[in-house]
Amino acid sequence: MVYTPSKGPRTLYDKVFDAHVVHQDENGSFLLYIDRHLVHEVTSPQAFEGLENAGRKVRRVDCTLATVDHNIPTESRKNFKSLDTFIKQTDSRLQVKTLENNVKQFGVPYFGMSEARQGIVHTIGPEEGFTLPGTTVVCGDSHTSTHGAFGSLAFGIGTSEVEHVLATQTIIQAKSKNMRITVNGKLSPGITSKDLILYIIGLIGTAGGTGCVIEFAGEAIEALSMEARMSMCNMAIEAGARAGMIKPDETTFQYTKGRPLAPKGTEWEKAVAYWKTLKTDEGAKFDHEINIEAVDVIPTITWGTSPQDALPITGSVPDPKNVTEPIKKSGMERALAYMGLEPNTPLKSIKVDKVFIGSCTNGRIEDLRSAAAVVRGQKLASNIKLAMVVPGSGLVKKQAEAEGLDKIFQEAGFEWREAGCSMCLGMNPDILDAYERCASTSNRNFEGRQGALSRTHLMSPAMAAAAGIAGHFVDIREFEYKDQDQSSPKVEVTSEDEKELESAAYDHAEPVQPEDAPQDIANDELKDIPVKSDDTPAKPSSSGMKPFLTLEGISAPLDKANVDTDAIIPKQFLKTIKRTGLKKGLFYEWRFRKDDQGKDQETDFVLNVEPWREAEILVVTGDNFGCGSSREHAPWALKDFGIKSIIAPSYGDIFYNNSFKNGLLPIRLDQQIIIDKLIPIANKGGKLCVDLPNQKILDSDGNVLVDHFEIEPFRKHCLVNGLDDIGITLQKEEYISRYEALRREKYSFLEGGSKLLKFDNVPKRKAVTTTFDKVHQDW
Ligand SMILES: CC(C)[C@H](C(=O)O)[C@@H](O)C(=O)O
Ligand code: SF4
Repeated sequence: MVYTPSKGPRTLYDKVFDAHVVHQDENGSFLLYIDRHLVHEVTSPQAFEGLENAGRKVRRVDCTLATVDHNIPTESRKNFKSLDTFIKQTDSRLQVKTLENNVKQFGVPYFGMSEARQGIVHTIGPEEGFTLPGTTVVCGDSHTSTHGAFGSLAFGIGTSEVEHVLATQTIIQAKSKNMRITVNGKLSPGITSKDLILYIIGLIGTAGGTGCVIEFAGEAIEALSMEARMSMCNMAIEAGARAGMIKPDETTFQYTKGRPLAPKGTEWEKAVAYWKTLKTDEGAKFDHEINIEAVDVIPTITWGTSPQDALPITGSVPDPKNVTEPIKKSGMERALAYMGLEPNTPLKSIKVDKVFIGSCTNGRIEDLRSAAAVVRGQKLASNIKLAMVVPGSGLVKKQAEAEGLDKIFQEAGFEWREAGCSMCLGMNPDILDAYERCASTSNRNFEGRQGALSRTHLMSPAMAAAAGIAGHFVDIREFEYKDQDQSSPKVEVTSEDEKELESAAYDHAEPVQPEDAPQDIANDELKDIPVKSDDTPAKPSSSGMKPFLTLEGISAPLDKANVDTDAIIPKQFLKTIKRTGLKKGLFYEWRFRKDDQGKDQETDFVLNVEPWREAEILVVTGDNFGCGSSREHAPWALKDFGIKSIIAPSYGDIFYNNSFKNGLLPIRLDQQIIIDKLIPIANKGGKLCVDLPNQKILDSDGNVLVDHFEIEPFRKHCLVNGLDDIGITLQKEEYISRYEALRREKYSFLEGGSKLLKFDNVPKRKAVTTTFDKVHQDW
């Protein structure tokens, strides 16, 4: 069906979305073209395996860029010789080597460990100019929302979708709702975008943006640097949003200009003219509008185990006694026990064990500069066991060293590391020990996030640095900088890379006027292309999906809200290159406790108890099940355990998507209906019957409990028929090729992509296809 974009005023999101529609199905789902696909080692092995098994290739290697970040040690690479000697953890090494093999086999441009430009996937995309305004950007990683800072539509996807994008360069999407958060006025001195985004999440909650793309707007947002905008959009996912976006402006263009993959010469002018049209039209309709006064934001930190547990630093740990709502109250009690905190303790008095400055939220040069300004001339407090600074990329590290920031940190007692995800999620050797408390600039404070039983408090780089110096949390506005006149360091750009970027700036061509700017690819131009019938039987899914019709099974109750995917399957289980074998890891921290010998002992968690051990349906009372990380390991683990359907009031977007790709049915149902009708049965371990074709839920006697649940028609169609998305999309091949031809003409500045990168170590394409098993043997 030909999609006709609205003729009326449109939002920034509407415009970028419309410009990428390749096809719209009768049932309302869209096929979107993907301009930029970032790949890392954790979420790609199974996707490449699927490609290989189906004999498919990567459709657009020029639109794809891979790197390693999650698993790699951050210790000095001075003695780096090979992955075999450098990465000691066997499963981490396997994932990294699997990626290396895949990029060679499929010819994907790759920044490996011996490349100076390697880094966290969300740092290198913008840094290289791979991320460009107005593009669609995806990655098997929830923090892909970072790239929305450029006015691109950027979101995290699961591994099945990674495979889909690799094979087709498109993704199947539903249109999200539009939300605008306007921040009026100016932020007060010392207040950063991290404080602002924590404040916002504290206000709207981790489910506040569910189903929406958030546009951040207003004076305070426009005044932010690109780095700060990236931190904001990075954490849009923590507000439950599909994506965060900020309209591109002069700040965006200045940041982008001259980057290795940014368009040059007349192409740059053509691009800028187009990018200038990417702003919300006057009168465009938002489904939700939120207004914030910048002056209300003060330094903000988290106290609990969800990013929404954010408070002003002047506050105290909350008291569950003041909460009446039962799910909220028990959640708060659990968080306090986990965090080892007493109600009403002033936040500033809480002592810290470790400090982590880094991650895709706050590992950029501006972040390191603000932390270094705090640390300059000071020493770590004696109670700090470890403080580490981990630059987001090799280039950030080089730049910081050129400015002498490494020295400032080291003199104060901080460790200066190599680029990577590091302690943000501890898939590498950088982890917290049990009960250690960390002042962290990362984005997630979930239980076990930085190590089993670890305690994470999120904050800005300056606040984390100050906590290291004081030994406890500090209000940065009261912090005494040693070198007052240097507290906001003036930075001379000296590094070779920055010079290289400057000199790469093109010679100016005649500017193109906005009216000459390329318009959206008109969908009329995609008319009259034959599409093979959608009913052609497609191949079974590469994830082995069987048709889902009716399911009668034991139901298990779960009385929790905001169950994140880190809790569903903790990080240590992500190091697999397979989709199976994850049963043990499901809700691991809740299902197991270590005994004195360090052996796992089962807890009395519901899924460890008869008859729920055999449960096939999980009935959840709280909102936002599966929020957080994009790990498809979450539905894989549920499936491995035997769960085939989940019933909850609401879900994290990516988890919801990922479930369908694996034949797992997530049903959204009103919370009161769940509590009144389903929970009494689940509490007894009774059976429920989910009838997907008729969209009903019955009890085991055939009585109808829910006579209608909602499900998008396309998803139902795929589940009921066990269809392979990729097969369905490839039936639209002619639409995709035609879109690509139009794109080459209208958005010619997007051509070339990652193929234009210069590598220190050029990946050589392998002549012979190697299977994973063969690769294993080679190692
Ligand atoms: C490993 C990856 C799936 C995950 C994500 O999607 O966010 C990770 O980056 C994280 O931060 O938890
Ligand atoms: S959130 Fe942490 S683990 Fe995830 S990509 Fe960013 S730095 Fe890496």
